[in-house]
Amino acid sequence: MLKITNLVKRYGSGEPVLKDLDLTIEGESVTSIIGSSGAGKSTLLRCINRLVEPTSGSINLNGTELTELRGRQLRAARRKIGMVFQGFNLVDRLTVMENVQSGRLGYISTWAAITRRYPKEDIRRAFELMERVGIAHYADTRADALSGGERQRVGVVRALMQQPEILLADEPTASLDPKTSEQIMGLLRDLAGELKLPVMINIHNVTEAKQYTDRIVGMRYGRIIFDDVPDKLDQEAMDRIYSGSPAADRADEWKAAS
Ligand SMILES: Nc1ncnc2c1ncn2[C@@H]1O[C@H](COP(=O)(O)OP(=O)(O)OP(=O)(O)O)[C@@H](O)[C@H]1O
Repeated sequence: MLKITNLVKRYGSGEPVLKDLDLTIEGESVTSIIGSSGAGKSTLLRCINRLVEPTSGSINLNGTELTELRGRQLRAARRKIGMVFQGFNLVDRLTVMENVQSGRLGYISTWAAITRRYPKEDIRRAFELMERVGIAHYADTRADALSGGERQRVGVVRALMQQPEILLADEPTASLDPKTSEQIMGLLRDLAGELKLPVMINIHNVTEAKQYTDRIVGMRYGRIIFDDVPDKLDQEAMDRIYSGSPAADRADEWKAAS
């Protein structure tokens, strides 16, 4: 279970971009995070894997308080958090297998990684996952020879090679055409069920969020203002999430405080 409590993130001395945020993610559900640009969706995801340092609050993953970890403990905890990126973040000149095995870095010795002597079990697991997502025949192909959808499948397998306890996806389909985008969303939904893995997806495409995820969390200016099943995301809720601008919210808060 991921339990976020009173999470605050402030970049420098500016206004907080996450304001006392509470969120619990359980089970093998797929949760989408929606909201206008600047609402704080990426910051939230990046606080969870500590790519961004939270200002205060608690982020607890299956009993481990992530905000308190440093050094080796932090690296170990990060392995439990799979991340899928909008731009795939593959190493173009490496093969699909090499990219996929980079998900095992931190588990295997540096020497084994440099010499590409992957443990047999890691190779077996890689092929199993690559078969599952339909890219096993590309194992020895350079990553830059693949299409966007195929590259994102590599990104998904690399994240799963970490044997994560949660999978975070930051706009995983934003660089893909509509059909491929739906395939990747379907894949993430199916894998969540098959691997009993909670998945959190930042996404701008509300239609896909409604179709492929179990729960929608709507953010507006650093706060969660909607959290329910997709059917409950009606026009009124959409207006609350997307109307106006962060600047208008700031002005409202200022008025309320004065
Ligand atoms: N490294 C940073 N330094 C300073 N401010 C930042 C930094 N990263 C993000 N911000 C600010 O934090 C706010 C939230 O940004 P964030 O990227 O989390 O929003 P988002 O909802 O993911 O937006 P988008 O949908 O456009 O990706 C924005 O005002 C942004 O300018």
